[in-house]
Amino acid sequence: MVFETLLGFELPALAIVAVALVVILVVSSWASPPANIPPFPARPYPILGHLVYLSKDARDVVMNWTKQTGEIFSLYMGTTLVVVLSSYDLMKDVLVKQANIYSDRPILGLLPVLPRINGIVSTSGTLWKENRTVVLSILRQFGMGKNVMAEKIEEEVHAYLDEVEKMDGKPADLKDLTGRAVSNVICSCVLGKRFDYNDAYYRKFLKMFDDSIEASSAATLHVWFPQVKYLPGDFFKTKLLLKNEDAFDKFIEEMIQKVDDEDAEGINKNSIVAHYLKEMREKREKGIPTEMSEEGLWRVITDLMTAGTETTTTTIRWFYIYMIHNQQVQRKVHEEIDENVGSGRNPKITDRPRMPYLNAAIMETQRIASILPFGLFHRCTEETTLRGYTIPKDTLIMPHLDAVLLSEKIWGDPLNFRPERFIGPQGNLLNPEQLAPFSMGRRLCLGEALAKAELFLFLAHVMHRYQVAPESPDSLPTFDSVLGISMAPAAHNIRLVRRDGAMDHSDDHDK
Ligand code: HEM
Repeated sequence: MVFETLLGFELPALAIVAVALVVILVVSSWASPPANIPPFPARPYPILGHLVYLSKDARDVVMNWTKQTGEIFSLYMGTTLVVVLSSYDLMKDVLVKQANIYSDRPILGLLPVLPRINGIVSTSGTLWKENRTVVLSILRQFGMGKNVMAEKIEEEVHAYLDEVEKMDGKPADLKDLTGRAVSNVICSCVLGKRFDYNDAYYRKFLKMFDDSIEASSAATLHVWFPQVKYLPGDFFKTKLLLKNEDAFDKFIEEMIQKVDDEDAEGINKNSIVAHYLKEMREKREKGIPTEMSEEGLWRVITDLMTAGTETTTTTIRWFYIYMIHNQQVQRKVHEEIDENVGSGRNPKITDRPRMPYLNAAIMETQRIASILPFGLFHRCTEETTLRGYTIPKDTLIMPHLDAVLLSEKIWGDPLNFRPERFIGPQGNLLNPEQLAPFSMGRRLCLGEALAKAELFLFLAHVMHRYQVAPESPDSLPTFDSVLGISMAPAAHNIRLVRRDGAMDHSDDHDK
């Protein structure tokens, strides 16, 4: 591989490589930008472009640029041109109305050298379409009739509550426990089974998953400067990333094999793995052209784990923080649950339409926390014009979701936590289309329905049974965030304190 070959270089040769890279970067950054592209909000620096401005408080910086420059502007991330979409109308025009040219993903950083990128998140074209369609249709089947999806989530919620109960109202950081529960829901959908939280195999899996995410975060420089992969040593974590990807893939392969073997006895028929393999084999047998493959399935699974675990966990954690800071909202949520569920049974997915206020509080958390402030990048597949500007082919498109979810024009008081904004005059739930934490268009989050069901069931159960309280009355959690896959709350402790009269779920799991 390229990396190993480079390791064998003598120092002068390395110096030549390094100098050559710098020269290439300088020359490419001096080339004048394409004509008539959207304006820059600030002058780009050589080589680093606008990354210099974004190294600190990127979220505030981009929001200020939106206020100064308007709904569309250009940035250079390193030497890569990115066009930022900073209003709801523009995002809709681009991602929905012109979806045919704005729905591909860019191939950034290390993606070209990764062994497999044939899943969903980073794929484009017919392979993306086929994988997405298959997984969506499986998830839809899970959500219909008997609602297998809700059953899987409820099973997990009970295991989660059993662990919370053991904490006995004492302060704890719920990050790991919530993450374990949420990723178990994905395991349950993907593999057809959940794991005990102490299962050694599951712990190993989570550890590898965390290592893989950590290595990707450590290797972010590759996104804008893929050239660093040619440098010797592993200062930019290239080799670590590839090693972890490889190990994780092997692990997933083993897991699939296990599920496939067990499924011969029909054990895991309600799993994405079983459905995917069945569909793939049927297509092959019938001679229907397909790009589905066993290896593609590994990547689909990794994509679902990556996209579905931290996002939902982070939203649940923000909800707890907002409940602590907004006691009157918490009181109303409790009242609504008491009225509609009472103390004689557990909440159910069918309670969802009867609980507009809890739904509104969840929606308001998704809006104000705006956990993916910059969305995911899209790629423009042909030269086109937008708002009178030229958008060159292959330009990266950044849906600036913060500009929608925190827009003064749309929400009036975007920085206030006010679930009432989603409650209509008759007490009904309003569903404004501008509430777009899952983005929009053809790349709309594939896990939206699953995430919404999870958020409702986890939070309805927790709120049914507990009061969300700070570690101590004078130590409220802050709104500080850390950037991982999403904007997650900084480490903090809270207490989940048993409400008077709340029923004991552990004795009554299937009521
Ligand atoms: C609160 C939780 C979640 C939020 C806020 C969220 C948000 C998003 C956003 C903003 C995108 C990018 C859409 C675009 O490119 O324009 C996305 C993509 C995606 N999400 Fe989610 N997501 C959540 C949960 C989930 C879950 C639970 C799953 C797994 C089942 C999931 C799977 C995916 C996948 C596979 C994609 C890529 C779709 C594609 O490229 O076609 N997400 N999500």
